[in-house]
Amino acid sequence: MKTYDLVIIGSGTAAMVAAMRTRAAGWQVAVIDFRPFGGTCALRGCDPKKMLIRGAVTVDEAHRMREKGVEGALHINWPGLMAFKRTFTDPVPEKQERRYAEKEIDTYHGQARFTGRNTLVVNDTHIEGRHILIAAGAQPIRLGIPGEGYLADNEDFLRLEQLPRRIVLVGGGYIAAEFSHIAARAGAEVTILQRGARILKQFDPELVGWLMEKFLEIGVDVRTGTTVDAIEKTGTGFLVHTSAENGARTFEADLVVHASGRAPALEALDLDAAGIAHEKGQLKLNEYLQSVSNEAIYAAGDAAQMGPPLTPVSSHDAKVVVANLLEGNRHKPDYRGVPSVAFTIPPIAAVGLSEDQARRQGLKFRMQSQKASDWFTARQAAEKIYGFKVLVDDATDRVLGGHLVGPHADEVINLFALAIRHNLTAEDLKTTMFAYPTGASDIGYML
Ligand SMILES: Cc1cc2nc3c(=O)[nH]c(=O)nc-3n(C[C@H](O)[C@H](O)[C@H](O)COP(=O)(O)OP(=O)(O)OC[C@H]3O[C@@H](n4cnc5c(N)ncnc54)[C@H](O)[C@@H]3O)c2cc1C
Ligand SMILES: NC(=O)c1ccc[n+]([C@@H]2O[C@H](COP(=O)([O-])OP(=O)(O)OC[C@H]3O[C@@H](n4cnc5c(N)ncnc54)[C@H](O)[C@@H]3O)[C@@H](O)[C@H]2O)c1
Repeated sequence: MKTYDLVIIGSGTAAMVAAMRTRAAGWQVAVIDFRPFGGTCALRGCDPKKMLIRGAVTVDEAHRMREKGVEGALHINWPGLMAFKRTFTDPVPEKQERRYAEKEIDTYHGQARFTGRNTLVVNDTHIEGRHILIAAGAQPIRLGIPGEGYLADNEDFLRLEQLPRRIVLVGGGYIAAEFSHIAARAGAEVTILQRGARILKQFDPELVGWLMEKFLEIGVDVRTGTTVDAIEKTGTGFLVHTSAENGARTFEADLVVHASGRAPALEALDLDAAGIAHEKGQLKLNEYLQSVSNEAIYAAGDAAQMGPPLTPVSSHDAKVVVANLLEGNRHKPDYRGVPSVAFTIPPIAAVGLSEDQARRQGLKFRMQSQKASDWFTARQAAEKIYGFKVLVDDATDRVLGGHLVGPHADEVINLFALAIRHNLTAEDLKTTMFAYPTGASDIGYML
């Protein structure tokens, strides 16, 4: 049996960071994945999605500038946009494997399954790790409804060669918001079926309310308070059966997409064989991202779900785990000021505390919030949706939370993240000179 200092399950963001850093310290390292190497973000998530959004943004921009000096209708050629996406995604697995090979990190292809406290089997090969890092990511949650198997997932959507005419998204979070904007701008009829009272519940409700105008404008049919009970296959497509307060309803679709949340991908691992404690589909970890019941085991990223399931968090977790492996358990993850963006058109963004969280914590703060459609940033982009909510602590003048919707929200949110993570005050931000006219040059007026 081959023995390593560190065996990593998964080949995504967390895995790459952990593998490179431990190898640089002279450790013998192995990385395992049953899918092509690269992980969710690069192959099935953030990056391919952003390539498709670029096409949708271009069409949206041309649409907004109509009768403002820009003429002619643009449209998306779906196979062409997909080919553009593949120029990024196709080379990823080979590039990653080459990087691992160059560093003499061993790679294994197959499902990893524990056979003992620090041993695994991949296909028929048994390997041992002085330490093992679970960086197995997340997978769509099971809905437990009839016809669930007909659901397409994010991977299926992001590699569609033809765009179906009628698309139903089950759930109303990040994936539904982003995929609906892509598909609607590419010409599909899109319906979002969300069980909760509103969509994008990770973002400020008022700002989401302003953004809803855009869903309406591009023809996305958003049904809140609607639970999907079953999916039925017909000769030509699918029937999506739902229930809501005002009764049952059926939606016809050519494609039904899972957008109902993701949970750690732990089922295939046989955690019990290694004595790794878990509860309700979550690993039980201590503050050092180590298993509470097996000290050889650590976890990071979406598999750990100690912080929000986002790429920068996976990378941060991996750095924390490596520091603990190399220096002993001294480092804890720090999730203050993790920014998050839903890449709708325009985007919506958040960092730090929401208004509700700040109130529940009993903090004394001042808040500025405004729909700012008449500000220059909105007008030069011919975009009506622009607004913000910023929370500043009364006692310290520190920024507690930043919430933005509209042009440049996805970039400007990073300045609020910088302020929160490094304890900058509102005065610090106000007295910074930002280039004009940019999204950032509005910050002084938001505080
Ligand atoms: C559609 C979509 C869009 C997203 N967009 C964004 C975004 O814009 N910004 C952002 O910050 N985050 C985004 N995310 C979230 C982000 O992709 C994840 O948080 C991040 O990729 C998680 O990285 P990870 O290293 O923890 O796991 P992953 O990158 O998921 O890697 C885990 C790997 O482990 C493998 N694996 C699982 N089980 C086993 C096993 N038993 N044996 C061997 N291998 C196994 C899997 O095949 C997978 O490749 C998005 C997610 C999705 C689904
Ligand atoms: N831009 C980004 O950062 C980005 C983009 C996409 C995905 N992601 C990550 O991927 C994860 C998964 O995304 P997601 O959009 O699937 O999940 P999500 O958690 O953002 O949203 C899921 C939504 O589906 C609803 N829902 C659950 N079951 C339902 C049902 N049976 N019927 C109707 N609605 C139902 C929930 O109430 C929830 O609002 C996110 O948590 C996020 O961390 C991030």
